[in-house]
Amino acid sequence: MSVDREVVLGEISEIRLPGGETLGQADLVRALTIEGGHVRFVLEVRDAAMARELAGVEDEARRRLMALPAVDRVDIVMTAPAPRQAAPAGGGAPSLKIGGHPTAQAGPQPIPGVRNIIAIGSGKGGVGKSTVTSNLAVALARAGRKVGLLDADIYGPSQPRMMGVTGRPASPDGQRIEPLHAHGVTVMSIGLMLKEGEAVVWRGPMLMGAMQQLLQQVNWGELDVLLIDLPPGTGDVQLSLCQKAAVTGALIVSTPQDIALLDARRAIDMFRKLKAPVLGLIENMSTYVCPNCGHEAHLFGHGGVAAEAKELGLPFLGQLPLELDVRLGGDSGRPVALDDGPTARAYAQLADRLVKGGMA
Ligand SMILES: Nc1ncnc2c1ncn2[C@@H]1O[C@H](COP(=O)(O)OP(=O)(O)OP(=O)(O)O)[C@@H](O)[C@H]1O
Repeated sequence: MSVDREVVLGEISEIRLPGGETLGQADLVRALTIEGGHVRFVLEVRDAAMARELAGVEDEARRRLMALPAVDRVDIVMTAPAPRQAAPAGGGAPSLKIGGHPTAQAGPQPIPGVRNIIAIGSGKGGVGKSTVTSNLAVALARAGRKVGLLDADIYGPSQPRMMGVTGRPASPDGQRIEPLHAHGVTVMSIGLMLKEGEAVVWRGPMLMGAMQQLLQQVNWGELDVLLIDLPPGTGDVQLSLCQKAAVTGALIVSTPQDIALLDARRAIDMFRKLKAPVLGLIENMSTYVCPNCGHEAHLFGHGGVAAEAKELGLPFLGQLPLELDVRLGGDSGRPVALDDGPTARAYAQLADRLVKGGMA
């Protein structure tokens, strides 16, 4: 049995905001939907500061609704429109309203000129998803492919650092965004479009709007493949991407540890539900080879991801070693896949598999 819309509104409209008004008087509730016991709505606030002030209100609304017998889940999305950036005289920084609400779109769309879109996900943070994305992009570019890299890791965009790009991308006409270029790869990061801390209140519709703009308003040009570095986990960015773009498939990065694998399983499940085929699993931080004595150690276990791939009937695409140079390369903006060591060779093999499989 579904809870009544009026009951939901009645339950929350009397909650007091810090300024003294009630939630009902302030008229902040948007897009209320009720499906069975699942209540969802948007709280549209003025700006990030107001969103922070209303965190208690959000909690109180959730608490009150969860206390209703027919309600078993409450999702509240707090959004605040990002201020429009004024373009400096003579053009320059984009005046796009990154983080605005999405525009209507009929299902996932291809990106003109882009042949394949590959999402790179992980269940857990810190498993090396961004590192794998930047190195794979470079390895594919070295293999002669036209490669784009979109850093959609809104909570910790690291591609500017890892690829060594800085500066705000230009938008001469205020409409299209010109991406940056590094190591033969066309790069765009959500981090290059934000002021520090701006993304903290983004959820739901605003993330959807930001993703739509990054996919459709960036001049990606002709690409064999666009790699998309996702935030860890299973959230709104993944959902937005799969709803907005015709994703070729997803690669899942995991360490061999069980805990990472457990989380990776959740990510795999999510992509399946979003109808994005999982193209394969990659094991990062597999083997550590001591640079002094050549001894191989498996700090995070070994072979777990290959076994998991087998069990799930998914391709296992390769193992990437744990190596100090990988981190140093990531920190200095020069991915190690540009060199010729064992890790670069592992990335070249991974790139080769994707090219031969028609995915890149
Ligand atoms: N194979 C590796 N060898 C050595 N260091 C690595 C390796 N892979 C990743 N790292 C290091 O581990 C840290 C985390 O990597 P990275 O930022 O790529 O992870 P992530 O999964 O994208 O994390 P986040 O959750 O922040 O998105 C970085 O300092 C990176 O340089």
